[in-house]
Amino acid sequence: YHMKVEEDIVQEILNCKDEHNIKDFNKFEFSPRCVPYKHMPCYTIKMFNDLGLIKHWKLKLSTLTRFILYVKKGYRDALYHNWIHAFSVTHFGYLLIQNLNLINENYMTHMEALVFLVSCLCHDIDHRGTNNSFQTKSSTVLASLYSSEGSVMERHHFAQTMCILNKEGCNIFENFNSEEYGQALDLLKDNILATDLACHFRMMKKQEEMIRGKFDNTDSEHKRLFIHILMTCCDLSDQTKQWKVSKKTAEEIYDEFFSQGDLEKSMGSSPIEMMDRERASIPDLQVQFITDIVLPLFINLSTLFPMVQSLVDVLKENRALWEVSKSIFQKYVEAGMKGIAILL
Ligand SMILES: Cc1nc2ccc(C(=O)NCC(C)C)cc2n2c(-c3cc(OC(C)(C)C)ccc3Cl)nnc12
Ligand SMILES: [Mg+2]
Ligand SMILES: [Zn+2]
Repeated sequence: YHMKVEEDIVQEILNCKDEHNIKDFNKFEFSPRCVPYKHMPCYTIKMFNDLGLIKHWKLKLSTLTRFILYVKKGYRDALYHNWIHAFSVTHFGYLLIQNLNLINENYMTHMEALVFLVSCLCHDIDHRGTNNSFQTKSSTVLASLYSSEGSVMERHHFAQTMCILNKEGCNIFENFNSEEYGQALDLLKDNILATDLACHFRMMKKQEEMIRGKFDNTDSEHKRLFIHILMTCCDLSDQTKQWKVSKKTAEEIYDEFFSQGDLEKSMGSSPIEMMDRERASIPDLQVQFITDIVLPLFINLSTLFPMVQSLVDVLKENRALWEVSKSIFQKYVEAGMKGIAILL
């Protein structure tokens, strides 16, 4: 028995064009976190539809709807790694394909575009709000399953996605021939595993070299590296939005990190500074993260697509604002009002 897609949900999806008068939905400035929570499934369908993927692959609306609703259900209400994060990552993937014209400029085939969007939607499914090193350190069930190969959480996110595809009435790749089907699953796995931070570090060097050279879209290695860059950009995309959005997201992330730190303390082990609410300075950590990880990535992308320069500029503005709050935090600490400074 599968989740019967209520006709009214399908109906709402069909006419969710601008019924909620959300304008600029397809602009880089738009923050997907402003979409009302209950409309996120129908705006997810809108993204697939706007990119011409429903038409091109003759996707059945009821299958796609059922799939999306099961994916939404597959996310836990973690402080950051929840369905809203998945929706916002997917929205940025939609913005990239549409605004950089990736399909028509032959940076992506229709197959790569469809699987890319599905990868964004599913890339953190069933996340528990704890990172890979926590799984291994605490010998969780997931660690026993996957720690020998690494990327513990990401392998679980992929496995969960496969479970949903195998549910009755949820297989959105049902019309693919066996060759396309195999290709889609290989791409899906590769894309989701690419969202492991450790994997990203390993690839940064090769990505730089590829971007510096000439991007060759007939070279499968170049294509893979390119899509990995896009996956990580989507995962970090909240940082390219206006200050109040990027600041709120960072605070959600540290809420989740500090909860993991509290959990580690209660288990008798001491958390790393980034996860220790007594020691971490969010402004310092954010300046470092934007400098070391977020900016290099978007600067790489901007060398291929000049339009991305405006996102690099926003990243630099947001980093400057963390610098400001850093100095304010510093003054309070120096004034011996650390307690109050933490409340800021
Ligand atoms: C605003 C923002 N600050 C962050 C600060 C620190 C870290 C962190 O894990 N530091 C560990 C050291 C070893 C580097 C992550 C942060 N972060 C992420 C994020 C990215 C992830 O992986 C990719 C996408 C591959 C980079 C995976 C998980 C997360 Cl939460 N998303 N937004 C953020
Ligand atoms: Mg992840
Ligand atoms: Zn994520």
